Amino acid sequence: MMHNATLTTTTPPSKDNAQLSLPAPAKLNLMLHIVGRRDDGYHLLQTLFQFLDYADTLHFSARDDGKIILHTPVDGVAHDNNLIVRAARLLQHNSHCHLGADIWLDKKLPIGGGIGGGSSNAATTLVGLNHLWQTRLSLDALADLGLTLGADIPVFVKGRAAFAEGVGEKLQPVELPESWYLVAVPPVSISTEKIFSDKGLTRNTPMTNIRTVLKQSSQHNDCQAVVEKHYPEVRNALILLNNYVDARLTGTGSCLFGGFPNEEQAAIVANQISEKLQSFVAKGANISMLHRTLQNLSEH
Ligand SMILES: C[C@](O)(CO)[C@H](O)COP(=O)(O)OP(=O)(O)OC[C@H]1O[C@@H](n2ccc(N)nc2=O)[C@H](O)[C@@H]1O
Ligand SMILES: Nc1ncnc2c1ncn2[C@@H]1O[C@H](COP(=O)(O)OP(=O)(O)OP(=O)(O)O)[C@@H](O)[C@H]1O
Repeated sequence: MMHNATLTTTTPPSKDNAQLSLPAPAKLNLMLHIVGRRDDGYHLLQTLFQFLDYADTLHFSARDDGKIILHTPVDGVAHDNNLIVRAARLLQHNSHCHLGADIWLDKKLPIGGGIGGGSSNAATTLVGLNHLWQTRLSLDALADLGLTLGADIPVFVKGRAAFAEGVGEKLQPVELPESWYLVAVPPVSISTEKIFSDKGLTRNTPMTNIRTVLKQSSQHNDCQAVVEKHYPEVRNALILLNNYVDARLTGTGSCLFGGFPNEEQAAIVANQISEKLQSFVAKGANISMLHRTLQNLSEH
């Protein structure tokens, strides 16, 4: 018994014995219109979010000493600036929780890719630690907290495909076809701020509504022209992909996507472009992997 107790207290925390592991999935912006600008410079959007079954994984264990420690560094991001750490501290502060956390990240989503990796990591941290710490905040409260860190975080917290307005936080859930997507990853990381501050960005697309958007057979992203102007890698990737599928930018890029009726057809194109362009194939999801995993946890 003594031996076991000693082992338990001296074994360093590791992701292999983490108390909770959860996915942080990617999103696509199936269309993105910029319809105006707020006084603080943030852009008013109309966008259709769908999740992908393609995800980072986060591992969490609670700590008694209140410290938040992310054991996996993200290239170019200081520990305390990482959205995972910032989200954990925000929840800790707002819920007056005395517990801390050890956190590990298995990174799969490209950074600066427009598929929301950082935002999704933050959302999974809010939802995951709320579960582990039993802080019992509602999803609405967690989404409001997330919005203070980034415009894309609420949709990941809520976990439902949605038509979004405002800066991306006014969400109406939608049921979309769950197509297979080929997602190309051009070899550039794009700063969202750089694209949103470009003078040439279209900012006056006429307002539409969810019914019109869902009826339209072709969609567009207002950020695409500016991204193509700054990044020849993205423009060339689009030209290549458009030989096979109607391809479009997600978010502020750099990733591009095209829809397919099944996995095989998407994989064939992925294979055909593989020497020129990195890509992955993933299924669209109206309920995010995070929320499907939580549902399974609560059932078992
Ligand atoms: C492009 C999208 O990914 C579409 O889903 C999002 O609008 C971006 O969301 P995000 O990465 O969470 O963005 P934030 O971290 O909140 O903001 C990054 C920068 O993008 C600009 N920004 C962001 C969202 C928005 N609706 N208008 C903006 O002008 C702001 O200059 C901000 O400084
Ligand atoms: N855990 C994290 N993972 C990735 N990036 C992070 C993380 N924490 C902070 N960041 C910062 O956030 C920036 C945006 O990263 P992210 O990969 O989410 O971009 P993105 O996919 O273009 O996001 P979005 O579509 O939400 O604009 C990165 O350049 C990085 O500096």
